[in-house]
Amino acid sequence: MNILDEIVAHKKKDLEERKATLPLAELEKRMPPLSERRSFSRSFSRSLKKDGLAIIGEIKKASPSRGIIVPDFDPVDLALEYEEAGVVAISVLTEERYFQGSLGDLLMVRWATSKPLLRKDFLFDEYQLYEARAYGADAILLIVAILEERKLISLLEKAQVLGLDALVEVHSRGEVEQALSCGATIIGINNRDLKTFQVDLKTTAELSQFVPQDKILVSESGINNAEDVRFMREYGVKAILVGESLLRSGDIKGKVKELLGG
Ligand SMILES: O=C(O)c1ccccc1NCC(=O)[C@H](O)[C@H](O)COP(=O)(O)O
Repeated sequence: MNILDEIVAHKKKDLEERKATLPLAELEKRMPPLSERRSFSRSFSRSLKKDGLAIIGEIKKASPSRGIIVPDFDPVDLALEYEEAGVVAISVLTEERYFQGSLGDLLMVRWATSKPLLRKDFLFDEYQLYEARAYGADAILLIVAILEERKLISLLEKAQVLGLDALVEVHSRGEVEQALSCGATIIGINNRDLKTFQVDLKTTAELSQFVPQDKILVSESGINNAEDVRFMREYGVKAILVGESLLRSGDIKGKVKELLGG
């Protein structure tokens, strides 16, 4: 079993326990009003359309491929640093076992910042979208590799009903085609193969040609320096999702400036 299958299998088991502890009807009562979610400043998709290249800063303590990334992890401090650095949106890892994140982290970050927030996790069930809304997300990640076509369509529809934008993640031409045929408007090309952990920025170069210009193109993973960012600009990328290189820099504001070319 590859790591992606392992994570999803674990999440499926965990989700059944969550649903038993907090039934959907109870979870719904915790959801903030839709009017709040739809405010201009909290729109994930609008934030990505700003002039120039946008940076989504990621908050994650650890990852399966990289181990512990931030030993003295404080999601609120990181959110404030990201805000000061001028990122347009923040991605919060909420997966518990492999990334050491939580929905509690998402909620704390929600209280700390009014930036649009992406719930970064392995989502395959409507219940998880309700969780995302209840804990303050404005957008969710949907990974094509773990979703059948009908499921992707239904989750995209549910996200719209709940007022959540969806970043639809792909890693091959077939997945780009599937994302587009299911109605995705924000396409995230992940440079990391989630089954082998191999990172190759050329994935964005190869797949970007299949993403129509009216879609918002995001490149994710392995973006470490200004040269990487220049490379992304050549391929029509509108936003980059960056975690490790910002988190390990010790100076998020300085690193964002460096990535954007000084
Ligand atoms: O990063 C991993 O090890 C990983 C393993 C399995 C599934 C997903 C994984 N990572 C999620 C991501 O894609 C990254 O957190 C995100 O794109 C940021 O990447 P980076 O800038 O390289 O930290």
